[in-house]
Amino acid sequence: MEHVALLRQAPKAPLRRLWEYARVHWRMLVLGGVLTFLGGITGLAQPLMAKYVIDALGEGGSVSGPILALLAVVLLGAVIGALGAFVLERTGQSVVLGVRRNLVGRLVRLRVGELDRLKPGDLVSRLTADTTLLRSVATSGITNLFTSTVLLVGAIVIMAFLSPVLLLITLGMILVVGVLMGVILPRIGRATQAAQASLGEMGSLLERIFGAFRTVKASSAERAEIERLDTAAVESWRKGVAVAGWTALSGTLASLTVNVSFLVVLGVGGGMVAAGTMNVSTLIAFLLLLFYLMEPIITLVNSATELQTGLAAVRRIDEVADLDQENPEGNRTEPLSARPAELSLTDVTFRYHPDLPLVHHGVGFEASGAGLTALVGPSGSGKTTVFSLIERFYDTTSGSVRLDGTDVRDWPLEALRAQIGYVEQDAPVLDGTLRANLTMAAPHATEAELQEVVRTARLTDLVERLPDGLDSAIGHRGVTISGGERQRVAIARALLRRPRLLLMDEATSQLDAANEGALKAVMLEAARSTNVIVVAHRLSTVTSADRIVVMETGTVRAVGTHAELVDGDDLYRDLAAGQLLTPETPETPEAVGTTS
Ligand SMILES: Nc1ncnc2c1ncn2[C@@H]1O[C@H](COP(=O)(O)OP(=O)(O)OP(=O)(O)O)[C@@H](O)[C@H]1O
Repeated sequence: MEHVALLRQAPKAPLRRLWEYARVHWRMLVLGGVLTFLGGITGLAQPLMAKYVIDALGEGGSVSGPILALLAVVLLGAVIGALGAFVLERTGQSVVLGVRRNLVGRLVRLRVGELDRLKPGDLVSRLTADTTLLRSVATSGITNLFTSTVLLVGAIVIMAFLSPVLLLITLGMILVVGVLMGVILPRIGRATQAAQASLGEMGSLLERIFGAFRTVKASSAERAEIERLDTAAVESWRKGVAVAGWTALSGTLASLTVNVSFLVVLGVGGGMVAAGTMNVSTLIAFLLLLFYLMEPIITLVNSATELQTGLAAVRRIDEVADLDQENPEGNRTEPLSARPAELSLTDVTFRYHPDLPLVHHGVGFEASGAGLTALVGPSGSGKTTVFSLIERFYDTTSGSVRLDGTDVRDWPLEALRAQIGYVEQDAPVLDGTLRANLTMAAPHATEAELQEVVRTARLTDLVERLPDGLDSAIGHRGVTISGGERQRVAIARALLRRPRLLLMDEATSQLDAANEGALKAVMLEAARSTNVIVVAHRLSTVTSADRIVVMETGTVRAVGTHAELVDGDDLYRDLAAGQLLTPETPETPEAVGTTS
């Protein structure tokens, strides 16, 4: 079974962490515990009240008074018990809510690099399935553990007064339970964690399938994918059965131990009574106490077992807490300017992960003020990575990326990204309305600004065609829009941010001539007033650029205009001859496969 390698370091004291989650609600926990306890006490009072009723019957007196009193106690007990259960359950839900809020904040603020190596489906299961496991453990589990321990200690103290010898025997038996539980509980914890990991794996597998649903179907890969899912489901079942086995064993051991202690105490105590070293009444009291102990011990064992489930969940939740988060702070405090941004990269080296080779080997170029800069180069030369470094999705390994002369690491992250509009290569749209898709980067944009970007990004036709205009749903549950439209929605979204630097990763797939012309017009229009950098895959884009940066295997090979580079750079000449995008360039077969 493949598991997600999430752990950066061993999680710290999950029990303490569980208590931290629950501690915030300690007042409600105490209230719930006390109410449940009182509900139980009224249960004890009922036999006594029944005795009074029967006595009153025997004496020929009126039974209505005692019966009414009994009814009142029964009702009171039921109400208090129900209230206690509700308070504990509500507190459990509150604990889960607190943990989920915390987790959501962490998940959404994860560094991009962390998400590269994780499986989103597994992360989702941590937020949904694992947090659910905490519900009862963090409340009734903790209160039961507490009350049973108090009862156990109380009984032991009384036993010590009655007979130290019999107490030693009892403690010996409790020790045996303790040791056995010490062996069993970690196994329950591990099995639960593995079962939850298998659930996470199922989530990841489903996400993988849904992410490439058409490809899976077109490849007739359903059967193989179902088998993978089934393997994960069976693994989860296997671990669940193991938990059931260990839990049954621990419950049986607990009651068996109390029963065996009862027999041993009876034997030894009986001997002591026969020898005259103990009163019969002391022995009877001791045995009664032993029976009384049965319940707290079993509850204690059950709670400890249940706790293992919660701790397994805490470990999985904590693994997310240990992941790298983005740090929104920065040192830059100067007011922001409205001018087009000044961008410079100096000697940038970068690798995606310490175990991977360098992607950039000293990239450097400048692009300042309004205008169009095109990044070109063979596929894999590191063009998109340049954008990722400017947006600070990743930090450089060495060298610097500066915006307005300030290293991007010194910018407060939100302020940095507020300067930039970013259009990704596959320009994803989010599930929701077209309006929500456009305004997500600029929630305070006015209707007039919205209409303006719709016009600029040549989206007017699309808006008119959609059933509810801007308020039509697009994405998964709405209208599916074409690749070219997606690209223009992404551009409109980026423009609405009024960026001082616009980063555009051109789609590598062919757009039709009308779409391509529309995109180019939008780009040139934007370049008149802002700094636009585009990863260019089309000749029409580069010929319009003020500056072209030619990249090759993680370095900048040449910088210049189209005319200069056609004259002076072999690679650029080849790329241009191949129209940059290769599939339609039969006349330059050598370029095929080197560009994307
Ligand atoms: N998230 C990532 N983790 C690890 N390696 C990556 C990651 N993204 C890109 N790479 C690698 O970094 C190198 C540069 O990728 P990049 O996407 O920057 O190239 P590109 O020039 O934009 O290519 P293309 O023109 O095909 O889009 C490639 O070898 C790629 O496999």
